[in-house]
Amino acid sequence: MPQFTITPVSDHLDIDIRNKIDLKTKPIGALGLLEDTAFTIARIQQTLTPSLNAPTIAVFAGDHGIAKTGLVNPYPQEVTYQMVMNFVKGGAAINVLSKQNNIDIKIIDAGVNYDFGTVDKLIDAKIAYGTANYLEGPAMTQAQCEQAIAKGAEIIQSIFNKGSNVVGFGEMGIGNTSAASLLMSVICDIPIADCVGKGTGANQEQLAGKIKTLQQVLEKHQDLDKANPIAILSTFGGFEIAQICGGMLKAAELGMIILVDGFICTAALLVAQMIEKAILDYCVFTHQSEEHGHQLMLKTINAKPLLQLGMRLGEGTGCAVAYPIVQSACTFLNEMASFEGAGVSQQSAI
Ligand SMILES: O=C(O)c1ccc[n+]([C@@H]2O[C@H](COP(=O)([O-])O)[C@@H](O)[C@H]2O)c1
Ligand SMILES: Cc1cc2nc[nH]c2cc1C
Repeated sequence: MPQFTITPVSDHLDIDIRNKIDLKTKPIGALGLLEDTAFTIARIQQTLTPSLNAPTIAVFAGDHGIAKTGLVNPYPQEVTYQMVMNFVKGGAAINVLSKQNNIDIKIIDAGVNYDFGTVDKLIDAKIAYGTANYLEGPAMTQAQCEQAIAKGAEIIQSIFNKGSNVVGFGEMGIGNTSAASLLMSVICDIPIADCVGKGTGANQEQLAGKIKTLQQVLEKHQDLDKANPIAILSTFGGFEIAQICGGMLKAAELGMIILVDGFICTAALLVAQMIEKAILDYCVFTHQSEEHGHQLMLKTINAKPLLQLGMRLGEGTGCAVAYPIVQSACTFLNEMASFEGAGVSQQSAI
């Protein structure tokens, strides 16, 4: 298992950062979540003058054995590879929204059930042609899981080496809301029915079937060691989820700002924080997905998302859309005048 050394962010500068925010020419707290975000970023970088360099979103794609059964997913499995081709051609939501905000994107084949051959702009990190069906056995072997964690870490290391200090995570994988729901249910000890949502668009009848199928999956794996994150991830995960988990752990080890997207990426983080709790210090939660379980999932890790736009697409689109807000947080902290500097009177006692 790759090892990660994640230093909890020091509280050394907390008072100075808070003072700097509070002494800006505004009523205390008036910039709301921008203030919390500025605080988080300054803490991560251990400076009063943080900066955002070479923002990058890494989109990991993988297929899920369960998706071949059609029991949990409205769209067929081949949409995963078709969307990967769309990503590399630049036509997907994540392409246009990243481009709008000058964010670089990397597309990674973590384990898609398709032979891409050599495709320009596609990073080959394939562990296998999709996971196994967890109705029958674990989704992947422990060795595959560890290999995926290591691969994800390697990819983020190379993004860091190119000068990035802020990385968003996105995913694509038909069936992966089921994997994320299972991870959530087991890690947060929440009944599966409260963790399952409509994914790409299940109707009421399909949703009931999805819950029933995932209940059967949990029964099949009831002897699973629920204190072992690798066992949990191997049983229910996807290769894209495992690579995101490894990538997030590496990003925190490197002191990068982690932009967390929707339901599936937050599920990867649930696993990562079981491995190294301090990873949460490095996270900015970009949005609350419309996917049913995401609100509760965020609550279990005390996360306050920046946006709630009713989005439920994945791909890292929440990160791309929220990035200008992260920039605003950084900008006000660096550029706004203080009361003293601007000659503005501070609050007086009433
Ligand atoms: O990120 C989210 O919150 C999110 C919520 C619902 C669906 N998705 C995307 O939809 C796909 C999985 O949906 P499903 O129904 O096939 O499990 C996968 O490609 C995800 O990127 C993503
Ligand atoms: C078309 C389509 C695009 C997606 N992007 C992320 N998940 C997706 C699922 C579907 C079905």
